[in-house]
Amino acid sequence: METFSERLLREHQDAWRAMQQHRFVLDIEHDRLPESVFNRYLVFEGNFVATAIAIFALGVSKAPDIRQQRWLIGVLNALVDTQIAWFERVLAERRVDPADYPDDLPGVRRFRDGMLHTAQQGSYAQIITLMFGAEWMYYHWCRRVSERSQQDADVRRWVEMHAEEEFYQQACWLKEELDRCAHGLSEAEKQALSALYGEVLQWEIDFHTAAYVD
Ligand SMILES: Cc1ncc(CO)c(N)n1
Repeated sequence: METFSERLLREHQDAWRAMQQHRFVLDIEHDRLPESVFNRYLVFEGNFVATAIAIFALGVSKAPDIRQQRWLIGVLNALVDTQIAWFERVLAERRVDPADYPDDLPGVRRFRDGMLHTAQQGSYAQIITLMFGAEWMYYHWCRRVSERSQQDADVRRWVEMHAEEEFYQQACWLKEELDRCAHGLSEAEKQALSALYGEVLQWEIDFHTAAYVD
């Protein structure tokens, strides 16, 4: 039988494909991503880590029991320690100062505000849908692209970080947790989560487009 997460993937195949074939993804796959685009992306992405911390913290506070809280706190720890430190080091080494970049481009703002406001106002199941939408998609393109080579060591590491077993396990946890959450929901609630999942994919597409100035 089709699981709920499989249903979401099926219902939003077009947006999924558009993201897996996004210009940003293909540029990394073919090792032709302009340095200026990656630097810009790193600034937007580094800012989003702070938002991701807030979203996962809201997940901790809305989680049904300690089992979920324990896992989500592990994710939070990795974001607060490892991820933040990685951005600080890489931005400094690349001499990228976030103050030199816009912080309110429509594509970046819509992604950030859409994710954050949903997490603030929404249910635990909505938060899991947001993070499943972001991570399952990200793992899949990074996994594919990691089969190729990237000359820039920071681009390479970025891809590897999201193709590694640890990130895969995190994405799988979200997928299984979403399926578990869906068990107790009505068809109308499931349709609302599916619509939210479709929005997340579209926000992601626009966020990645914002790395290009044209
Ligand atoms: C924009 C974006 N989407 C998804 C992920 C996966 O966590 C990420 N790091 N950044």
